[in-house]
Amino acid sequence: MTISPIPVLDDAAVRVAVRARPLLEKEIQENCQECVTYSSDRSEVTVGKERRFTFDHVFGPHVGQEEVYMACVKPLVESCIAGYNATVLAYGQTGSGKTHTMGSANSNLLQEHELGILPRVIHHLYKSIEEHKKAEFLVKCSFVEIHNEEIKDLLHPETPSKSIFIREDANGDIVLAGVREEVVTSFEDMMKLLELGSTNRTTGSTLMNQHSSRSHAIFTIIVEQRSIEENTDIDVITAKFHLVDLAGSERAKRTGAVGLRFKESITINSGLLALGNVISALGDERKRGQHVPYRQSKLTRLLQDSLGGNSRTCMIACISLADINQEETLNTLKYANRARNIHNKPIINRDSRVLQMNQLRMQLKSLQEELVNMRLREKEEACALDCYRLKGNPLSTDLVKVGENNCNSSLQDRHHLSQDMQDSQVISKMKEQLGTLERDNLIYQEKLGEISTEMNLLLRMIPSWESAKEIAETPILFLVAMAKRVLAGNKEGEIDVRMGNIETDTTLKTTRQKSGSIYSSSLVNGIQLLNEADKENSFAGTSLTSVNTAKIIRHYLKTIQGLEKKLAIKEQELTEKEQTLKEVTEDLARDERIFSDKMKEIKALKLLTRELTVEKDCLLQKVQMDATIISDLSHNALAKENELSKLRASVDSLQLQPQEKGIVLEKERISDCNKKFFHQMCGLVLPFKEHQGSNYKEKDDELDESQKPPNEVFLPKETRQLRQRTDTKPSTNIEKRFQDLAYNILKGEYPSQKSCNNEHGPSERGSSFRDKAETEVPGENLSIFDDGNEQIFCNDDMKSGWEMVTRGSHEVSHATNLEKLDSFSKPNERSETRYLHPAFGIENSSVAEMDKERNSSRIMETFDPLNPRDMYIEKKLREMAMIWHAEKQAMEEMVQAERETWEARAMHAMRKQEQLERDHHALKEELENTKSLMQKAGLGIRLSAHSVRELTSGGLDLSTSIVC
Ligand SMILES: Nc1ncnc2c1ncn2[C@@H]1O[C@H](COP(=O)(O)OP(=O)(O)OP(=O)(O)O)[C@@H](O)[C@H]1O
Repeated sequence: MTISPIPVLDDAAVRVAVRARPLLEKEIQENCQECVTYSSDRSEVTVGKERRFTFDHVFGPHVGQEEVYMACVKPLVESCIAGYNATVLAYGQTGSGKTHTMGSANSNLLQEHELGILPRVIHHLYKSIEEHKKAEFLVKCSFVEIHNEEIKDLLHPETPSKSIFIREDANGDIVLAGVREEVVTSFEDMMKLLELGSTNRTTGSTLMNQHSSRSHAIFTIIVEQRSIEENTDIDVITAKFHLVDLAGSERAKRTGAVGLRFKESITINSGLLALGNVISALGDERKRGQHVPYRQSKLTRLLQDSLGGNSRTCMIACISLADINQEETLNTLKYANRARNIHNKPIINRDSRVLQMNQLRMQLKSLQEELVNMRLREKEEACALDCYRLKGNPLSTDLVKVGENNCNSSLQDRHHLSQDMQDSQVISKMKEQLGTLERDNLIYQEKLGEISTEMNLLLRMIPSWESAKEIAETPILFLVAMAKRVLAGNKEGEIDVRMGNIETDTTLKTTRQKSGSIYSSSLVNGIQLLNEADKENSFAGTSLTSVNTAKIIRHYLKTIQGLEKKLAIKEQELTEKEQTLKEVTEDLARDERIFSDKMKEIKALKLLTRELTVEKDCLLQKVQMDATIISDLSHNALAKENELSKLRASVDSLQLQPQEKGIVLEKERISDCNKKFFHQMCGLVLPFKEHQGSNYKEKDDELDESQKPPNEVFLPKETRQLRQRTDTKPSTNIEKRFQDLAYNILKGEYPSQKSCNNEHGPSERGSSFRDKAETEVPGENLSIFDDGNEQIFCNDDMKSGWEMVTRGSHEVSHATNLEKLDSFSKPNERSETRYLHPAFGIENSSVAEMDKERNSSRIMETFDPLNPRDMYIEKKLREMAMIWHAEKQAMEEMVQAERETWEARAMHAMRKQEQLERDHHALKEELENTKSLMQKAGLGIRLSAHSVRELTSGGLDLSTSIVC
């Protein structure tokens, strides 16, 4: 097989590149400055001003993905095709661009130039395979992550972490048992797997990186190639390519990691610390040859080949330029610098068994060729001797001697030849034995493969075991059957585990001993044969060829011995594996116990969940009922409140009525009564006076109700007519006299004889006024009498009986006639217009009005008590006054009765109000109680939900049971 030209690489050393990412938006906003500089030849990097480091490559912030790939990774892909293991490691602080560089995140949305190393490796690999015509390739891949010191199969996340182990295979290579490798035939398929794994990877958000990888991710591509050319000396080459995106080193203080993140942070840093220790142990000259702590963490154990082992490795140290990250950048560079001193031992990974077979085959071939040549030579010599004897040629004795010698030697050669023939028989026997050994070896390898597959099967079966018995029995049955098949070569046919055809340990051991004896007996036989051949040789005198043959055979036997030793080692391994299996079985038994305990717990929890669900349902029903009750209650409360407010309003109005409304009513009644009486009086007067038409417009009647001022009592039409008549100076004063009389009666003053006899001049009171003060208004025929309380205006007419009396202070003006006086009598703002009705002691505006009316047209007239008409009038007036008094009394009683009714009603209303308020209060309390009940119910539900959540968060999926 022709091997691809191996790329020029310094095979041994780990190559280290540094990649700086540009400042991020956030860092620019925080005014961060760049603290890293690079040399022009891209081999040196300086942090701050003094710390300078040299690396294989230094990539600045503007270097693209393509360039990084071409410089660091492309040679590794090519060497992988050539059969070397390869590793690319991205290391650096969190957020420094490892995932970006490796391309181990989902790259669906990226443009071509943004693609990281992984997609480029896959693309390059398939392109190379397509171009490679002389071999057929089998490409497999796996994707795992190490998260919290547990290995997870990202392509098969259902695989439990506990079933994944890191092991060393027969060749000393590190393998991941339990991780399923997917056979991939195209670039697209592998990209799909990469995306699937990336999606399943554990990421999280920290203060330093929104999409921070919280695990070490290892994508492994396994390339197996088998030559399809004839006459080749190599059959199978296998190479592994690890692409590792390490989790970022971080300080919890800066990333703000708490809780789970903090735990992650600790395991990430401890993994990286272990890696640092391995790098130190390998890179430090003084520590060379000392123990390398690969087993300190799963990460270092898995990368054992990549660091100091059989691999070509490149580490890409990712750094940030920002000065706030200077310390971390410095640490990364120190770390990376140490890695430069690591020297690996890469070799092409050929299949050792195939190699040995090839060597043996070649040696056999040369032996066979030698044998055939010898036979030919022997034949030729025999022919020559026969010819000589037959011809009887008289040769010299010397010649005869030579001939005899030749003949002897020929005989010897024949003897040797026969010896060789015997040897070749031995060789063929050995060959057979070797073939048997090889077959056995192959079977053994296959069985080992089967064991690991069956182990995986067994491990995958674990979750479906339900009882301790199953856990205890099934693996044993499985393992016994497996061991039998492996050790006995399964020649007796398959053993049906389920039928219970189990052999005991002793049978097993015997079988193993038997199988072991196959090898040892064949070896013993071979050595015996060889010894016998040696003896025979020593008797007959050895020829050079036979000695060589014997040596070769010894060599073979040694080789076989070596193989035997390897087999013994394998047996040892098998024993170890059995031991491990035993341990696993024990573990399983323990797990079963735990499992059954957990099942019990789950059952209990299920029960609890059911109870809780029932309780929850009850609570929900109760809450619903409560809600209905509450809504009813609130409706009721609303209605009651409305009712209450209405009642309150009516009570308010009721409260007003007895005091104010009642009074208003009384006023109106009294006013009406007065009016009625006055009208009657006027009615008495009217027949004596002829109606003379009216200059007065009946304005009050023409006015709208709205235009009339409130509480104003208007004089009735008759009064106005009366006034009209007085204004036009009535021909007789009798009617005025009646008016006065009526007025006095109204006021409770009955006309006395004294006042009746006062025929001329002002009244007695008027004269007393006049005694006090008399003022002549100059230029006017008007006098004003004022005693401080009352003013009396007099003109000439007054001397003949006219008199004006007003109360309070009035504007004084010149007046020449009654009209003017009338205007004077109108009260100004300061005037007192309130009059008290003597009968009730209450304000009576109608009386005041009448008083005004009377004042404005007061006519003093001589009353003649002897005049029968006057007497009649007097009598009538008295009768009317009597009636009026009776009416007034009746009305007073009525008013009193009404007042009592009003008071009773008010009391009733008050009681009703109190009752309503009590109801209202009770309703409110009820409402509050219901609300608190509702709150409790709500709390109960929340509590139930919470407890259910707690139960489910205890690692048990009870959702199904809840749904049930
Ligand atoms: N060379 C670069 N050019 C442009 N942007 C980059 C570069 N390197 C990283 N970034 C950006 O920096 C941010 C952080 O990068 P990334 O997630 O790859 O960091 P990380 O080292 O993998 O972090 P963690 O260890 O937390 O997973 C991302 O937004 C990424 O796009």
